Amino acid sequence: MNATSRTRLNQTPEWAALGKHREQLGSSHLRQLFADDPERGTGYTLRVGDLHLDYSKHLVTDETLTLLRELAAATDVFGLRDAMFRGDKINTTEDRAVLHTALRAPREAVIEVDGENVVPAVHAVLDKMAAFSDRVRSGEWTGHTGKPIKNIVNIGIGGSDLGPAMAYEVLRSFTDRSLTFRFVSNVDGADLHEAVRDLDPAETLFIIASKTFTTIETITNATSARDWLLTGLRAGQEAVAKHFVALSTNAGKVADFGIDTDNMFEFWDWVGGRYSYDSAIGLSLMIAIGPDRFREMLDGFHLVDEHFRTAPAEENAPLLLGLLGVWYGAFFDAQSHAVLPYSHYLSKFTAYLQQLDMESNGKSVDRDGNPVDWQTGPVVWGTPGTNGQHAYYQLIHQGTKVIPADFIGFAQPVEDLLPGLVAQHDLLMANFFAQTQALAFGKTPDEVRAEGVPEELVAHKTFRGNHPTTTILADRLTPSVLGQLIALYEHKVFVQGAVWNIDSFDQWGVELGKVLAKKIEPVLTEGQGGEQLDSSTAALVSTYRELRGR
Ligand SMILES: O=P(O)(O)OC[C@H]1O[C@H](O)[C@H](O)[C@@H](O)[C@@H]1O
Repeated sequence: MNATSRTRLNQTPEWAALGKHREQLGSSHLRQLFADDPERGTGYTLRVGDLHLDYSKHLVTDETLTLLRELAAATDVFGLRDAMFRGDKINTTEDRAVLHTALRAPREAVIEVDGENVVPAVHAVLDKMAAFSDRVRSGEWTGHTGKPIKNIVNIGIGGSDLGPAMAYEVLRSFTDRSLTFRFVSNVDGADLHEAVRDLDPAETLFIIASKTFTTIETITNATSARDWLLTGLRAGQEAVAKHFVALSTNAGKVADFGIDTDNMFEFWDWVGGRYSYDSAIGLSLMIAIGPDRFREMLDGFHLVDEHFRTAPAEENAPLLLGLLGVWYGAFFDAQSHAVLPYSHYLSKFTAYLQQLDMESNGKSVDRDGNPVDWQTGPVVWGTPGTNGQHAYYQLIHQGTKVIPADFIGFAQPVEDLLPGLVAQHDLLMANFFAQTQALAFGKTPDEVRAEGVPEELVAHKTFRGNHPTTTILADRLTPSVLGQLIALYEHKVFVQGAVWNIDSFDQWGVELGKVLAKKIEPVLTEGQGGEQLDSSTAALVSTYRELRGR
């Protein structure tokens, strides 16, 4: 379906039918929906690979799900999906294919962009990464002074940082614990300072990760890292080759920086930054977990790609999760979406999803540039659930907002957990199950009274319930399961962008601030050009200069 020929989303009969259905649903309570259907808890579940997905605690009925699927059909979600997998240039504002799925395609697959099969190049880079990772892991790759590498510092930002940094944390129990990994992203010098202050430059490898190799934060940090290294080694430019490698699509800029392009690991413009950590951008992760584990992770991604590509609508997990988000945004005025993992290792998971989701779907014009008058991407937020319970869960339970939430947990603790700590896992998971139960069913005033609570406190101790949650449960956190989870979210985001008719693969909204920062920097340093600033910014800049003694 051509975007231009498309009926505006909120003028489709399917949208109207959902609106009417929402009115009929009124304030129906999950308590009632569960009472009406004793099979609901087992019926509203899906299995994708190793992921057990329970969506029974959502404010939906069979009819809601049917109507949502009809909306997906009317907006041709599967048509756009097929175009993405085929390599069509569905990122129209940048005229690019969107082929992160090719990064985890098997060697024998054929996926063409502009008539060329990209799969052999993907595997050639993976092989080059594997060979390099093995050399670093075995100690064969030595630094300028002949010492083996012990520390790996990834310098990148956005998609060139969040993915590897998140995945390194998630898979920590699979990492080579004799190596130290650090991730530097912020242009605040404190980030690099804290990352390198206790490291020996002779044993340190910098991985400069930047799709464009023009991102000011990354190039600034990379330049400072090079100075730190060369000063520490008392060496000249010749030492760079053994201590710097680049991950990029831009060989010219890599060479300009002084990195040998033999030490560059390539990827392509059809990989979006926030969809890139399974490309060369994952090199630090591959060094940490080893090439075999990295491949297991790619297989996990691929498993869910295949599920999304082939599963019928009724069983298609990314479709379902995407549509549930559309439902709450449009018809419950939900503004945000919480992701609450019950695993310490997933501490950076939600931060990663923030870029994936909010940079993809934080748009307010459709594919043709017309303003949308329906909600698009939610604010994604959350931290590991047990900590959240003692902080912001109060608002989810008793506040005034509708906050759909994903709960992610694992049946087994990680394998290398100290034996004395294994018993804590049941307590962790008891909380995991208790919270979705409390959120769904709450506690009625009568239940509170029955506990002998004085009348004046009953309202305060009542839990309205009816808060929608998805539970995702897997046996254990493995590289494959991580790949499955990320692909699930990638495709969920895709589904929502398709329904909302927005380009989920551009990010024009990040540009303005970059341009203005470039103009403001000389005002801060030289004091010139301040008169062109608005009065608020001019006054702030002048106060800053005063405080800096300028
Ligand atoms: O990888 P790079 O080219 O350095 O880009 C790093 C990041 O910065 C940009 O501003 C984009 O908003 C992100 O999508 C991107 O991941």
